[in-house]
Amino acid sequence: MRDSQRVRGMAEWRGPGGFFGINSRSVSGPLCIIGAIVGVSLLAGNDYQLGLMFMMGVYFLCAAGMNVLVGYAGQKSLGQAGLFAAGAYGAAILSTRFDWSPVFALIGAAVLSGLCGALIAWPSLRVRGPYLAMVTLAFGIVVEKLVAGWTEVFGGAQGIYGVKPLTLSGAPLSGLHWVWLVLGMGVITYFLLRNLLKGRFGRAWLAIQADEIAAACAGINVYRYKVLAFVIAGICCGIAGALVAQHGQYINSDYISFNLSIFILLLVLLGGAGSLYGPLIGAILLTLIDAYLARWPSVQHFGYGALLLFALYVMPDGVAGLLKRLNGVSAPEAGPANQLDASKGRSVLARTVEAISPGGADHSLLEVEHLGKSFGGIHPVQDVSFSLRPGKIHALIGPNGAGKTTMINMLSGVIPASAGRIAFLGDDIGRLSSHAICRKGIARTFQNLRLFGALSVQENILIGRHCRMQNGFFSALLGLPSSRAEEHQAREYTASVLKFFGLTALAQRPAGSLAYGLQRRLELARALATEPLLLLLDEPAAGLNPQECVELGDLIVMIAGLGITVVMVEHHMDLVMKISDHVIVLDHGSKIAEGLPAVVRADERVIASYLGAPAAA
Ligand SMILES: Nc1ncnc2c1ncn2[C@@H]1O[C@H](COP(=O)(O)OP(=O)(O)OP(=O)(O)O)[C@@H](O)[C@H]1O
Repeated sequence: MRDSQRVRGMAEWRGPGGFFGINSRSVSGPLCIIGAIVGVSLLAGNDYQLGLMFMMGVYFLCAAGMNVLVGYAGQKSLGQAGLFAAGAYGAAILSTRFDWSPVFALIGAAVLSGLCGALIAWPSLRVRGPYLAMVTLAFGIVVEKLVAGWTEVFGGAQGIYGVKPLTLSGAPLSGLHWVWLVLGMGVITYFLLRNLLKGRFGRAWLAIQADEIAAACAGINVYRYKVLAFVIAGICCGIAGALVAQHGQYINSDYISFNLSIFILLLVLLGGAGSLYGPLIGAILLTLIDAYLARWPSVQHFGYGALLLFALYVMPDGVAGLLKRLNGVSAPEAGPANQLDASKGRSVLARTVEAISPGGADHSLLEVEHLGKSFGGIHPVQDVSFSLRPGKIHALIGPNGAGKTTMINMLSGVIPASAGRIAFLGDDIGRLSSHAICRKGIARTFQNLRLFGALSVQENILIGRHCRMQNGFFSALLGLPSSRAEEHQAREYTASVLKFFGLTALAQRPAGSLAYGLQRRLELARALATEPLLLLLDEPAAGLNPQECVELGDLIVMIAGLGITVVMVEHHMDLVMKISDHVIVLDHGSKIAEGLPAVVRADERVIASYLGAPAAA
């Protein structure tokens, strides 16, 4: 998916609307399409045309679920035929062997395929990109072989006959009823997913797609969200499969093939991955193309392969992206960045910090005891201990390769320590993951910027609010008032942070399009939006010009003035000596000195290993 499209997709949010998050502007497009399909279905003259419309609805369900997984969460999946099969065979077996009613068989099939989704999500913790695609592909192939070869259970090529269809007043649904049923399910699916994708869940998936480490450090439970995306894709594909089995009252292994996985992927990519309309466009277009190409089975799969390549190379935004471009939708104009304006956002930020900051200045906020890290035979940090006083600016300095970033990575949970203990407010956080550490109140920035470059400035900061938002999955899915109120509050808080950092005029710009100095500022803003008690800054002045360095120093002092403790890894000694209250010096992984800046500057070991002797007058 192209960056600009994602940004625009997220920027479409228009504030609190009507019941269940539905407002007139947001429903007009889908309602037009639904009205057109209802109209056509009423005019449809024969079973073939009704069958085509039924398949459009079925493919839309598949595509809508896969869009969450592929378009938003960015997980490469090629196992969707397996999920479809889980639903189809689940419904078939439950209704024929266990005599379940069609409705319960449909629900059972959805649960089963959701579980299969969770199963294939498991490897996504360890493998990414093409490797994940291989794992999901293997799942699809295993299911394909299973349903074809285990004839006692799945019937092989003969299939399973007598699948109970859904009924109306005791009679099986007519062709028109099936169309209206899938249409109704499609509409419900669209609005439920829309609620989810427009709020913190959608942002979390986009953040994971952009950068998993940055997402975790912004408080997102990456694994949980990946599993959720796979389960949603599984349920949607499973319901689609179950409907096909119930509609035809039959399912066999011919349905379940690698081609089906590619076809479902194509629905998303051609329609427009990461777009709310994309799956609908993909379903309509590809059902018609599929029906047309069915006359020439020998070129059918060739046609899909060619379309897939076309979608990937020529139209990466899909048809939805193309339509938006033709409509002239572009990124909004932005004014210049403002100077930092503490008066604007300070009251909100300070109040929050006071509310969550326990203890007084005498307490130690963080205790590091005999901390060590080994990468095989390399020991970047060895037996380091120090403690941090709240509300102070602490600098962590030392020569290249001294272990400073490794220390920050351990404090923020990016890598586990090999030895020692980290206590934050008295709790051992050494075994916690990054998102849990962020939730506890430790935020960080990165030596090499890790912004979500395709998302807007505002969305980047909203992602920082993620860990302070409480609304659950079902409340977000249903667009309940509590969830919408919380989203509204998050946006208000974000507006305060934007003002504090002088970024209001740039709120809708893609983060990646900002000047380098502003990107550094934005990363700091995102970290501050998590309401940290401790802020870890890894070389915040790297790449800044002298004027920006001065501004950064003022900003850090301002942040510390809010009561937030700062640890700053930095090579700019002027900045360190000017604003730090306490300096810790590492060399070859060991602490060689700590204390007040003036004391450290005069320390002979520090002079010898890092600072060097001052030039003679
Ligand atoms: N994942 C890793 N595997 C192996 N060695 C690593 C790994 N990460 C860091 N190191 C090594 O650990 C040592 C310390 O690296 P680290 O990045 O912490 O240093 P630093 O003090 O931050 O340096 P700089 O100021 O240049 O950023 C280096 O020798 C580095 O090569």
